[in-house]
Amino acid sequence: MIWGRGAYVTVALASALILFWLQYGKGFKQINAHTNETPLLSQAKRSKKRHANLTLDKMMEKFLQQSMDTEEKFYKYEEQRLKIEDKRREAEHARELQMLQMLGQMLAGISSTVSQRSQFVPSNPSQRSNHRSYGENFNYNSMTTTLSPPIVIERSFSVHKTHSIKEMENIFQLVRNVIPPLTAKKHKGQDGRIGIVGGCQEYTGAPYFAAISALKVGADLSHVFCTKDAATVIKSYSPELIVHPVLDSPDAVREVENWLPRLHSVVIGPGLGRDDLLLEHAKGIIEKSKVKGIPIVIDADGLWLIAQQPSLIQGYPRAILTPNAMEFSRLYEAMLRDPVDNNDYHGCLLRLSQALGNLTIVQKGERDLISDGEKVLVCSHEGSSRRCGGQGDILSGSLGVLAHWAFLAGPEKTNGQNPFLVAAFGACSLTRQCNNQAFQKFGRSMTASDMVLEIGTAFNKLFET
Ligand SMILES: NC(=O)C1=CN([C@@H]2O[C@H](COP(=O)(O)OP(=O)(O)OC[C@H]3O[C@@H](n4cnc5c(N)ncnc54)[C@H](OP(=O)(O)O)[C@@H]3O)[C@@H](O)[C@H]2O)[C@@H](O)CC1
Ligand SMILES: Nc1ncnc2c1ncn2[C@@H]1O[C@H](COP(=O)(O)OP(=O)(O)OP(=O)(O)O)[C@@H](O)[C@H]1O
Repeated sequence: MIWGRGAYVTVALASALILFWLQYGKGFKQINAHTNETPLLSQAKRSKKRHANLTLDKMMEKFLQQSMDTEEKFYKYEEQRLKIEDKRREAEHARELQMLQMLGQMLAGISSTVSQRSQFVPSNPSQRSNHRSYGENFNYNSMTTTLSPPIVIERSFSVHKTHSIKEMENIFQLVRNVIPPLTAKKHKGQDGRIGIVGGCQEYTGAPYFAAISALKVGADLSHVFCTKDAATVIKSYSPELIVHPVLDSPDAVREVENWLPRLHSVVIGPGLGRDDLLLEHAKGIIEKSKVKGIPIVIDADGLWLIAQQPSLIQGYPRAILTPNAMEFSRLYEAMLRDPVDNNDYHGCLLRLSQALGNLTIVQKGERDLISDGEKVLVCSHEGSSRRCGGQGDILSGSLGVLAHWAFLAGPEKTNGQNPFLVAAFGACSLTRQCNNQAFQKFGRSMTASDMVLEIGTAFNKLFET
């Protein structure tokens, strides 16, 4: 389509040029012939030549005008096309929401039957839900109200599979497939508007790293929703960020909710802290985001909140959790009432994801393990031995963008794979590549800010070559 439109402009301009040539080519020839006349005739001819030059100027003017008209027509056509496309997307979104509501009502009926049966799990595997929809078929309201306290949803399969180099390269290719092309036809915002919820008096770096990473990966706009006293500090780090000092205001949830229709994904937790009021507000924002069907990445103190109230996110298929080792064991113990088995990380990850309703989980560490309860992807892309604070924030901000892109691209672009798994693999590889590059330059003195500066080249190296 894009090439077609480019060709249309080129052909239009070329046609105008050919018309111009056919119409006025003779004039050029006459002018060239006149340059060989004798001096006696030259005066008379000079005025003729001036006349010819004037005509040439006019012709040029006319030609330029024609070109500008053609270009203007093209852009008008393009604008109309984009408007139609926007309307089509809106209609599609409305249809999707309607379906969600209908199916949600059905699920609410099923859920109430399940809770009446007190955690009944059918013994026949074929009776268990094995359907992956990455979020089309849920009413998030009904899920949060009916699934508390958490129900452990058992699955009939557990794939303990690591991946060969060829398979890793295939996943890289899937990441490349979901990256939107850069074209001159898009307007600001189309490649991603990401919201980061976090940032309080103690922690201003974490939301900054997440938000700036989102921009450097390729989002167009990055919003930070933080407390009042963190806002000026975060703004002073970067003029690129849009900072809302609302998180400790009594109206915090409504203030953020007003922005949600304009956001493509939210990252909840970097630098949020554990103040009760802020956690309560984060909870409200998660609930509102679920209603809107927005992909939610939950990290850091957002995971602390989830460990206290797993039902808040359980069963929401557009959520991605990014726990480090400590955060993972908190979640695992909260959901499975058992300590993590250090001899079976894959199994624990699968069980936790399944217990949470097949959410995507990125268990960060020496090797990042990524699972949706069915598959485990392993990202062991070379990083470094340097473990400075803020690397997880870079990961969650990058994932905010990639999750949006992958979700938009859908399973067709990811070869039927869960798009969130692909996005998570992309974000982990990218973070580790940044770590590797920055470490080569700075060694032990490397910090998260040095990694942020590597995002552009790391991204190109991994995904655009
Ligand atoms: N510049 C900034 O503003 C930054 C702000 N940040 C923000 O800080 C907030 C709190 O985050 P957090 O990670 O410190 O809290 P939490 O998970 O309770 O860890 C506490 C203790 O758990 C342990 N531990 C941690 N990781 C582990 C591991 N992999 N493997 C094993 N153990 C591990 C370790 O215990 P220790 O080893 O010290 O005994 C650690 O001290 C949060 O909002 C975050 O976003 C950060 O993003 C950094 C940059
Ligand atoms: N031992 C390791 N070796 C190589 N890479 C690692 C290692 N541990 C973590 N990483 C990389 O760093 C990323 C961040 O993981 P980390 O455990 O530092 O998160 P975090 O503690 O949440 O970070 P933050 O300091 O931002 O809170 C991981 O996704 C992974 O790519």
